[in-house]
Amino acid sequence: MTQPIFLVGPRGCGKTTVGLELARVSQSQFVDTDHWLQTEAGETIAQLVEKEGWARFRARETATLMAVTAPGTVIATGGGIVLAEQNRSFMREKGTVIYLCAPVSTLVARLEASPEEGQRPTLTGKPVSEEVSEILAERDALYREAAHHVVNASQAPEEVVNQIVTALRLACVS
Ligand SMILES: Nc1ncnc2c1ncn2[C@@H]1O[C@H](COP(=O)(O)OP(=O)(O)OP(=O)(O)O)[C@@H](O)[C@H]1O
Ligand SMILES: O=C(O)C1=C[C@@H](O)[C@@H](O)[C@H](O)C1
Ligand SMILES: [Mg+2]
Repeated sequence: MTQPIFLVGPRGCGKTTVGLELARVSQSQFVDTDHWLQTEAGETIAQLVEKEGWARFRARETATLMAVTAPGTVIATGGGIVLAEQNRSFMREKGTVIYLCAPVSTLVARLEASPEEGQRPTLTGKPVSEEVSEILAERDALYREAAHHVVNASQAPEEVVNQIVTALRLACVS
């Protein structure tokens, strides 16, 4: 793998979990934009948003995406990375973009089991099930627009990785 691989999708679709496993099996580097950004800032996303607001966070996120993009790297992005057209076209041009697609019920179950509130402050102020449904309705088309491949992220992480590896191999030979 030489081109970077960008994993996109909503909160809880498994970008971080699957990205780590994909990097392991493909012997690639792994970077998570949320983790990188929080480490650089020395604060959680919840703290940054509280202090600076979402617009400043989105600017930090774009700068992070540009900074971490490198050959041979699996990049787990934040759930809202596709909101900026600049980010969507950057990812499509620089590498291969994979949308980890899962139904609302799966996303809600995962987020309720592992809320990670520091990294996932509320986006709407609504209960998780309502928020996930609303946000996915707004963003599904953007994830699809950004993606070269869409995979079923409801399966176990190893299976999701297999789907990605197969999609990348097929793209190589076609
Ligand atoms: N394929 C999977 N099968 C079962 N559980 C999963 C799967 N993928 C992720 N999970 C679980 O769901 C939770 C959220 O996963 P993860 O943090 O990887 O999502 P994410 O897409 O990176 O979210 P965010 O956009 O907030 O960074 C974790 O507890 C993780 O263990
Ligand atoms: O879906 C979103 O907009 C977000 C998802 C997380 O990965 C973080 O990037 C942040 O909490 C915003
Ligand atoms: Mg993540």
